[in-house]
Amino acid sequence: MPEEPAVKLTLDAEALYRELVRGVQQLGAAESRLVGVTSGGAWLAERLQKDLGLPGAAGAISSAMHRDDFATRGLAGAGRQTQLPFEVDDAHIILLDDVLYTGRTIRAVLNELFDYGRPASVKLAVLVDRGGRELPVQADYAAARVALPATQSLALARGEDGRFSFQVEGQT
Ligand SMILES: O=c1cc[nH]c(=O)[nH]1
Repeated sequence: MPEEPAVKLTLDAEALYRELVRGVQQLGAAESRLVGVTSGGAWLAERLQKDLGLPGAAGAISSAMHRDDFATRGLAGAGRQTQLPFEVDDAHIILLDDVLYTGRTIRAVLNELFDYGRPASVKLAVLVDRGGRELPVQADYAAARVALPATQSLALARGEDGRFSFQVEGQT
């Protein structure tokens, strides 16, 4: 039997970022606070804050304290901690993440966010929705939707020049 050709995934992160800029504007960025999930989402929020000319700094939020595997994993590889340089109570929040997959990270960061206050609303915008949800979480905006096998991992990388690319690892 002939071998199946390997599926080559080409995702242009910079092109998707430009789509995301439009999507986030449509979600009401001008009236909202941007909060990025560490680390890829925090890079997106930082850059969007600048590119959209929004005043102040974007927030960063970590899932580490509320992960459902905290008991086994602890703070290992937790990376940047939560920093929300504004009042969360009554704020309209747009959460940013690079890749939406099982929904577990979003569940965890929502718990983290509510430790800081009671926002008026929370929306979710992502660069890539890769399917595979294990919880009832959906993005309000996704610049791309792709189906990836569970053996593959996808994450955003940021170069020294600030440009984005995707890191795809694992078998196709
Ligand atoms: O809570 C979480 C978040 C991400 N991934 C997990 O397995 N659990």
